[in-house]
Amino acid sequence: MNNQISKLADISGAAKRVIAGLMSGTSLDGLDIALCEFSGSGFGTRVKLLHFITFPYKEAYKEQLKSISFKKEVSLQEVTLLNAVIGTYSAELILEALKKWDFPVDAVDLIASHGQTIFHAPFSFHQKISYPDATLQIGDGDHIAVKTGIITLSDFRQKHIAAGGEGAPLAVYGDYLLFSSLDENRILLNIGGISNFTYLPAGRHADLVFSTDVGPGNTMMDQFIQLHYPGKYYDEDAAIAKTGKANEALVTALMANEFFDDPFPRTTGPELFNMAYLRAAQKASSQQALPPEDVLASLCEFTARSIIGAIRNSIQDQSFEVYLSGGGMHNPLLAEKLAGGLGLKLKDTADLGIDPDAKEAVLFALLANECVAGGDTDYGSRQGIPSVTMGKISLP
Ligand SMILES: Nc1ncnc2c1ncn2[C@@H]1O[C@H](COP(=O)(O)OP(=O)(O)OP(=O)(O)O)[C@@H](O)[C@H]1O
Ligand SMILES: CC(=O)N[C@H]1[C@@H]2OC[C@@H](O2)[C@@H](O)[C@@H]1O[C@H](C)C(=O)O
Repeated sequence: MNNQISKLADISGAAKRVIAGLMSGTSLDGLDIALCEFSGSGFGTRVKLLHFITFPYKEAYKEQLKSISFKKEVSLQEVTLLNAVIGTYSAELILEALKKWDFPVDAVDLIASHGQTIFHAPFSFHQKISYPDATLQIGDGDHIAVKTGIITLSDFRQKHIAAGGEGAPLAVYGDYLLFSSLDENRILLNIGGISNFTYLPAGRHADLVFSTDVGPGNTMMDQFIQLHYPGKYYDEDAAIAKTGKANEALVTALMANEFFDDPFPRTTGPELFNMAYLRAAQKASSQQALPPEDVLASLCEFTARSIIGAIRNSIQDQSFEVYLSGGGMHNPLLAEKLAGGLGLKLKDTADLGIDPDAKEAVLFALLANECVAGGDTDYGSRQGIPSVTMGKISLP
C-alpha cells in the first residue's frame, strides 16, 4: 500500500485527529487558521479549538486578489498564477502559525483548506439555460500538501454542486452536527462579506434544517469604504455610518431585487452585490447626490433589513435564539439594528463553545474530519444539503 494511503487510514481510525482549518472569505481581508482536535464524527463529533489566528493580508496581495475576484472578465494568466501563489502562501502561513504556537508540524494530521472564492455563479445568477450551478475556489491543495508535508483536503464546494447543491452554504453541515439542540430553536447567523444563516429547529429533524445565504453582509459597506475613503478597508466600529442617516428611498431601491424573492436555499456573492448594484439603486431612487456617510448608513440598514426579513419570513410563530459569528458581528450599528429588528438579545457562538471569529475555519476542519472519518450522517431530504462528504485529498 502507498505509505500515504496507509497513513490516511491510520488517521481515519485514530481516536483523535488534529486538523488545521483554513478559511479566507469574500472580504479578502486575511487567512483564518483554526487548529482543532477532533474525536468522533457525525453527532458524536467533539472538537477542541487548540489555537486560532488570523493573518491579515498585505495591501498588495489584497489588490492582486481583488483584480481577479467576482468579475466576469479577468486575466486568465493572473488566475493561473494566483492558484499556485495562494496554495504556496497558505502553506507558508500554516508553518508560521505552527511555529508561533510551538506546535510540531508532524503532530498535525490534516489540513482543510477552503481556498479563495473568485467567482460564484449559481444558476439564479448566470441564468444560462442548460448550464449548471457553478463556483470556483483557487489555492491548489497539492501545493499546501507538498510544502507542509501534511495531507490536505481542499476544494470542498464542487462535490456539493455535483450532488445537487449550489456549492454553498456548507456551514450547515457543521452547524447541524455541532450546534443543533434537542430543545431550543436556533439560528446560526454568520455575517461575513455575505451573510448566511442556518436554521436548526429543536429536535434535530434533518428534513426541517436549512441553510441559506441572505444577501450582503459587510461586502457593500466594505466596497464603498474602499472606494470613498482611501486607506481604509472597512468602517471600523461603524464610526462613519453612525454619523450618517439611512435614506429610506435608497434602502427601498436596494431591497428591490428578485434575488430577495427567490426561495430558500439561495446563494450569492459580490458578483451581484457590488458598487454597480449600489449605483443602479441610487439612480432608480434618484439619490445620486447623498453624502457618503448617508450612503454608508443606508447600506448598513439594507444589510440589517435583508437579514431581519429573511429570518422573519422563514421562521414564523416560533421562539428562537440567534447565535452570531463573522466579522459583521463586530459592527455595533449593524448589531443594534439586528437586535432591535428581531426583538432579541443576540448571542454568539462563544455561548456554544466556539470562538465566533474562528467558526468558519473550524467548520471546514469538521468537513475534512467527516470526509476522512465520518460520512454516514443523513442530512434529510431538503434541497441544498445533499448527504455527501466533501474535499479533494492531496497527498504530500
Ligand atoms: N470592529 C468592526 N467594525 C465594523 N466592521 C467590522 C469590525 N470587525 C470586522 N468587521 C467587518 O467584518 C469583515 C470581515 O468579516 P469576515 O472575516 O467574517 O468575512 P469573510 O470570512 O471574508 O466573509 P464570508 O463569510 O462572506 O466569506 C470586515 O471586512 C469588516 O467589514
Ligand atoms: C461561494 C462561497 O465562497 N460562498 C461563501 C460566501 O461567504 C459567506 C457565504 O457566501 C457562504 O455561502 C459561503 O461561505 C460559507 C463559509 C459557507 O459555505 O457556509
